[in-house]
Amino acid sequence: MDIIFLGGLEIETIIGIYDWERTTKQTVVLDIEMAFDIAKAAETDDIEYTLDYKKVSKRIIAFVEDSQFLLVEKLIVEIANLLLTEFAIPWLKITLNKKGAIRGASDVGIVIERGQK
Ligand SMILES: Nc1nc2c(c(=O)[nH]1)N=C([C@H](O)[C@@H](O)CO)CN2
Repeated sequence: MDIIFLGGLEIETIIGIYDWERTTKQTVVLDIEMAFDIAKAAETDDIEYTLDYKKVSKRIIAFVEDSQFLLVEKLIVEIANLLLTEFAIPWLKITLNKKGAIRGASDVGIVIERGQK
C-alpha cells in the first residue's frame, strides 16, 4: 500500500493534567502516515481519486484546536478515530510530540498504529 504523509504539523491546544495546563495552550506536533492506494489518482491526475492532504490537515487542525483533553493518549486516539471514519483510510500511524513537556527532554509523546495495511 502507498503512504501519504503529513509531517511536523504544529497545533496549539489545551492538553494536560495540571491546573496551569487547563488554561494555557501548548503546542503538539503531529507526524501522520496514512495508507492509501494512489494508483487511480496517478493514472487520471485527478484529486477526486486520492486522499486530499489539505482537507485532512484542515480537519485535524480544527479538531485539535477545539479539543481540551487531559492526556495525550486520549487526544491521539480521537485523532486516529476521526481519520479512520471520515476519510476511509485503511491504516495509519500517528506520532504525537508534546515538546517541552519534560524538562531536560526535547521530545515526549506517543506513537500509535491503527487499521490494516
Ligand atoms: N502517559 C502520560 N503521562 C503524562 C501525561 C500524559 O498525557 N500521558 N501528561 C502529563 C502532564 O500533562 C505533562 O505533560 C506536563 O508536564 C504528565 N504525564
